[in-house]
Amino acid sequence: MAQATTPTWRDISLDDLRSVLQTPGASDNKYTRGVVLLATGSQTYPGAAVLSAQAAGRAGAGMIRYTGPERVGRAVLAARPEVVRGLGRCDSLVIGSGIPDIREDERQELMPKPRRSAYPAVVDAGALTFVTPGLSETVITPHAGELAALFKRLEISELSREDIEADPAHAASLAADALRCTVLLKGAATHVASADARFRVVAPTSWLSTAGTGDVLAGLLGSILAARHARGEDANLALDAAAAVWLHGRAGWLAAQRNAGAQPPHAAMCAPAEELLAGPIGAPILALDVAEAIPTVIAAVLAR
Ligand SMILES: NC(=O)C1=CN([C@@H]2O[C@H](COP(=O)(O)OP(=O)(O)OC[C@H]3O[C@@H](n4cnc5c(N)ncnc54)[C@H](OP(=O)(O)O)[C@@H]3O)[C@@H](O)[C@H]2O)[C@@H](O)CC1
Ligand SMILES: Nc1ncnc2c1ncn2[C@@H]1O[C@H](COP(=O)(O)OP(=O)(O)O)[C@@H](O)[C@H]1O
Repeated sequence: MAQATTPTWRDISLDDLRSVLQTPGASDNKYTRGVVLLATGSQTYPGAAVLSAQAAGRAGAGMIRYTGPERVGRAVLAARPEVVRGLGRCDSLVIGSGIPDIREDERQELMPKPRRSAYPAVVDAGALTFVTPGLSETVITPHAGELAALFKRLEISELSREDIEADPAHAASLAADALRCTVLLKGAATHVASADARFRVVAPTSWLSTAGTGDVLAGLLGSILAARHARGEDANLALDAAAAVWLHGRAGWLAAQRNAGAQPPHAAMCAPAEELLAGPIGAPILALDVAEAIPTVIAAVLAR
């Protein structure tokens, strides 16, 4: 029997991005565009729910549902009145951002329903504590500290946070092989690994290293996964995850340029990361600035 070959690391191309980002047509409606269910935010971190909702909406979700504590739901609605409260038909689940302590009963309430229908899921932050090998249709989104904790809990490896940061490609591949799901390991270069694909996406700015940008990425990815699921296409989790990371990086770069008073043209947003890193430095950003820059970056990719 032929041995499966290990996929090689590659960049995501503009053609890849255009295949992920589809323009709505005359026959589309909110359901065909994809419904994202957010199980994010907690009494401790209500802001994470707002950030994931902002990002999912700005990335083009047809509809966003929110499930979580009453007070958090009110904060989400105050920021995004388009959001619908409660469970219902959905095409992707984003779970865990801003929930440091997901309880067993909460997990039971949330996970089974969407999972029975094989919706893709983004499993972030607190929800990483219930990841076990073999979760189907799942992208996990740890940073190095969270991946080290996951390795330790599941006795996969003794790699420390520092080891993972020193060789993220190895750590992401190891995690994808051991967990049999798609792994998005966050950092200045983010590594996406699955059984059959590897993507390395370099962030074009390090202003992204600010609280809440991971919550924005989770919502953005939820929106992309929901769109593909609603289109009835086979899942392509690694490609979608790499696309989300690319858009997130560019949105961070654009926000940093805007905050410095610049208005870069569309073409600049699609330049190689190394070129952008060598260009104007920009200015500090907040996570919400990143979410708000997403539509312009999508427009730049789709521009003909
Ligand atoms: N506005 C809101 O509502 C916001 C809500 N948020 C929510 O807060 C929750 C906690 O998230 P968190 O990642 O900050 O976990 P935290 O327990 O501090 O660290 C765990 C371990 O990881 C490490 N570590 C941390 N960051 C690292 C990195 N980038 N790369 C590598 N390592 C890193 C850290 O190591 P240490 O620095 O302590 O040595 C520690 O060992 C989460 O639910 C999130 O969604 C945030 O998104 C902020 C905005
Ligand atoms: N130095 C850096 N340069 C570029 N991007 C970074 C850097 N540090 C972190 N990031 C990005 O910022 C985001 C931080 O996410 P995360 O660690 O989950 O933070 P939070 O929990 O505060 O949202 C990730 O997308 C990560 O790839």
